[in-house]
Amino acid sequence: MGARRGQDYLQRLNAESRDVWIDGQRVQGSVTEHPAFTNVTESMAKLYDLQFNPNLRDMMTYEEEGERYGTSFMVPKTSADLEKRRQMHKIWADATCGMMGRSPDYLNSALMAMSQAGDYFAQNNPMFAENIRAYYRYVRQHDLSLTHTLINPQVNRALSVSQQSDPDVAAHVVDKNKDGVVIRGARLLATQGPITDEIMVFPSTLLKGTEEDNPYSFAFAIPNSTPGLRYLCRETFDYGKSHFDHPLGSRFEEMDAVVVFDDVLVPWNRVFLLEDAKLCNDLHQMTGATIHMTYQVLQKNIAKAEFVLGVAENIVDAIGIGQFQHVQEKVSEIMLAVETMKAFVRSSEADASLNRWGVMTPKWEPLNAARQIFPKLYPRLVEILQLLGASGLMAIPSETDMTSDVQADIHKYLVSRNRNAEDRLRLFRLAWDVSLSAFGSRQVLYERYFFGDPVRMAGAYYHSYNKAPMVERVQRFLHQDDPVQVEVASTQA
Ligand SMILES: Cc1cc2nc3c(=O)[nH]c(=O)nc-3n(C[C@H](O)[C@H](O)[C@H](O)COP(=O)(O)OP(=O)(O)OC[C@H]3O[C@@H](n4cnc5c(N)ncnc54)[C@H](O)[C@@H]3O)c2cc1C
Ligand SMILES: O=C(O)Cc1ccc(O)c(O)c1
Repeated sequence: MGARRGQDYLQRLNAESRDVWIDGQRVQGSVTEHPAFTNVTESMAKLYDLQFNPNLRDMMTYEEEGERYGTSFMVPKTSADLEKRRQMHKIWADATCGMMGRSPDYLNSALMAMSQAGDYFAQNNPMFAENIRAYYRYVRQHDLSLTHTLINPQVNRALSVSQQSDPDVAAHVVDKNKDGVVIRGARLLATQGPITDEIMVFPSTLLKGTEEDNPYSFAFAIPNSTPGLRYLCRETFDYGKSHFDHPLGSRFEEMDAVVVFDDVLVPWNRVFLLEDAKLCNDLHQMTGATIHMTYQVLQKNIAKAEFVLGVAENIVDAIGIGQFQHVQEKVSEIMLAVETMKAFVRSSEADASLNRWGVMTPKWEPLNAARQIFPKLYPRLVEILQLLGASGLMAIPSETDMTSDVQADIHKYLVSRNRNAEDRLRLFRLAWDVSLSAFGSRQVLYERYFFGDPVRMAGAYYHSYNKAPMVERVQRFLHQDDPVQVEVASTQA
């Protein structure tokens, strides 16, 4: 089949039942018809449709052996391939204002990278190499959407997963039989879980296990319709309001869900790593998956920061605050975030090379730096919107007020310098949805945490960064009579 249309995505969701719980009830019928999911599934469908837009088709898809597939499955072999992947990521990210981190290309990128690293999985079991390759081909062939879950429940972080008082809480292996592996316990968190086709239950990219954690160490993927697999959703932040009232939440509300495995049977052909904490620890890094995911993440970051910049400058224009220096400085901060992200991408591409699996791979160091910085930048961008919008962010009656008995008040008092009341309301409701609504607050939490705890990410960054040349350079400076000579020599080297 190859690249699919939105209609195909929706039909597949409609055809498969899944165990999704929200607000005390199991979703009956298709998730596409539940108010928490209708709008976001429509948005996902629109992303798939972009693959058939005549102006974008060459960018969004590629051809292999007579079939057209989504570009996020394309194994990049050249810099041009990488550029094509980058453009595809940006098109999807722009389509969602950067507000859907889990557009399908995020996890497709991880799977693409892993599929080329069969030997890594073979170290655990020769069969696992073919399993990951076959899974990649299957997901690509049907253009499936994936979610993933990597983190054990937050019961007691002072203890490792195997030391928890109830060893049955975190997802773990309880049986292995001729049909597969049986998993019991829970994981968090699966963004988009209820509205994707399959779930990858993979090791953390960051948290390292020991041999005792082997029963909790695995990589596998199963359909979301698998018996015993259950999603426990938070409340939805799509409140069923119009696009006017809730411009982002009514379109891009990605659900987050706890995942429960109630003795779920994972068939052997879907197991990629099993009970080997060491191989699990290094999986994402050694296969290049983290790099290709981060490459996607940066396009989302650019799209998101550009969108916030547009919102900020519209506010500046609407209420006439552009002449104030501190306002210029604040908007400039957003511009710097955009340019910083772009520069990291450019730098990663300039130094791209084939990795050990023959995949053209952007340079990791700039991408890693970018993923350390953005969780700090994004909350500030949102703060800037609050500081610029001020009370205007609360002077936002709803769409229905515009046609109610108080419509005269609204059309008189809620105009801005160069906008009528309706246009001002549209703008400020958007700024509210980025910076203050439940949807907007979740975006901030998402950026802070989705790639892992920033504190431990910083620790890993500290340890992995090659600081030795700088330390030695200072040592030389301290012990030379004529440090200028040393500098010239080190520059030439
Ligand atoms: C909106 C959102 C979407 C997400 N989507 C997904 C998803 O799709 N798939 C997925 O797998 N995960 C997802 N996550 C989970 C994400 O990976 C985790 O939030 C992240 O890894 C941090 O883990 P935690 O939330 O369990 O925090 P914890 O590890 O419990 O940390 C809580 C606090 O304790 C501190 N702390 C805990 N342990 C230590 C330690 N050893 N040393 C120092 N400080 C420590 C942390 O710094 C932090 O301040 C999502 C998270 C969010 C917020
Ligand atoms: O690996 C971890 O520890 C955290 C992590 C990484 C990538 C993700 O997409 C994610 O949701 C969570």
